[in-house]
Amino acid sequence: MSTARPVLRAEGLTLGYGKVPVVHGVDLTVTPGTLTVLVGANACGKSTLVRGLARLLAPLAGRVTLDGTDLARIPSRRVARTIGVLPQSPVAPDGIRVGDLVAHGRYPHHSLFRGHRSDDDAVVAAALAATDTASLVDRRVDELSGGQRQRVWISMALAQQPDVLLLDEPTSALDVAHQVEVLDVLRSEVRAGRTVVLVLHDLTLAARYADEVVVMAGGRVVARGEPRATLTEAVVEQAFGVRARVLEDPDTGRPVVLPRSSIGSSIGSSVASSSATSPGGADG
Ligand SMILES: Nc1ncnc2c1ncn2[C@@H]1O[C@H](COP(=O)(O)OP(=O)(O)OP(=O)(O)O)[C@@H](O)[C@H]1O
Repeated sequence: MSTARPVLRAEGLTLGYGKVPVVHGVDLTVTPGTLTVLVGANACGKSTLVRGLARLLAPLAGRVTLDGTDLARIPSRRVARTIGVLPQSPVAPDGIRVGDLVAHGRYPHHSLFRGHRSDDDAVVAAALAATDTASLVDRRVDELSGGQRQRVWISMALAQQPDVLLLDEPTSALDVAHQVEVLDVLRSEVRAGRTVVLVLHDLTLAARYADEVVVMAGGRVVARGEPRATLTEAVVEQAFGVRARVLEDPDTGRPVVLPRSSIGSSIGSSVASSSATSPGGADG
C-alpha cells in the first residue's frame, strides 16, 4: 500500500444502463482510512454507484476521481492496484479451486518483471485465514456452500490489498457469526490504513461498523454522516418506507434499528425528489 491514502471522489456522478440514468448527480467523497457503509432500499442504485466508483461502469455525466485525476485517465493496472471491488454476484471460472481463486487477487501486483513471489503465498494464506476458509483451499469453488463461497471471494478481495476496497453486500449469505467476523476483518483493514466501502442491508450492523453511513434513495444520496446522526427514525422512514424504532446500543452508543411496519410501496420516492430533508446531504 502506498503511504499517502488516495482520495476517491464522485463528482456530479450520473450512472445508468443504456441512456437511462439510475444514479443521479451524486457528489461523494470517500474519506480515506475510514469504513463507509452504503444503505438504501432495493434498486435505489447502491450497486450501480459501487460499479461507477470502481470504473466498472462509465459515467453518463460527471466523473469519479482518484486524488483529483479522472479515473478514466488512470492506467488500468494502477486502478486495479488501488481499488479492489467485490461485486454482488461474482462469477468464478469453471472448476477453479479456492487457493487459485484467492491467488488471483495478487495479479494486479504482478508485472513482466515481477511474477508470483513467496510473499504472495503469505498474503493469500493470511486472506484465507481472515475469513476462516483456510481449510477449503483445495476445494472447488463451485462445490462450496453460498456462505463459504462468499467468504472465499472476500479473501480474494483482501489478497489484492488495494488502498480502497469496495464490497457489494459481502455478508448477504453469511450466518451471524461469520457476518461479525468478516466485518471485524474489514475494520482491522481500516485500522491498517485502508479505505473500505461496503453495501449492507442490516442497518444495525451498518451503524455498528461504519465511520460514515451513506443513505441512498431513488438514485441519490439523501443523508450521510456518522451513524447516530444519520440513521434516524425519520431517515429510515423516508429511505425505506418503514416505521422503525431507533434505540441506542448500551455497549457502544450506536443506533440499533428495529423495523416496525411498512408504510407503503413508494419506497424512497419522497426523498428521491428532494434532498432538503437530509440531515447530512451529499458533500461538495
Ligand atoms: N445491468 C443492468 N441493466 C439495466 N438495468 C439495471 C442493471 N443493473 C441494475 N439495473 C437497474 O438499476 C436500478 C438500480 O439497481 P442497483 O442494482 O444499483 O440497485 P441496488 O440499490 O444495489 O439494489 P439491491 O439492494 O436490490 O441490490 C434498478 O432499477 C435496476 O433494475
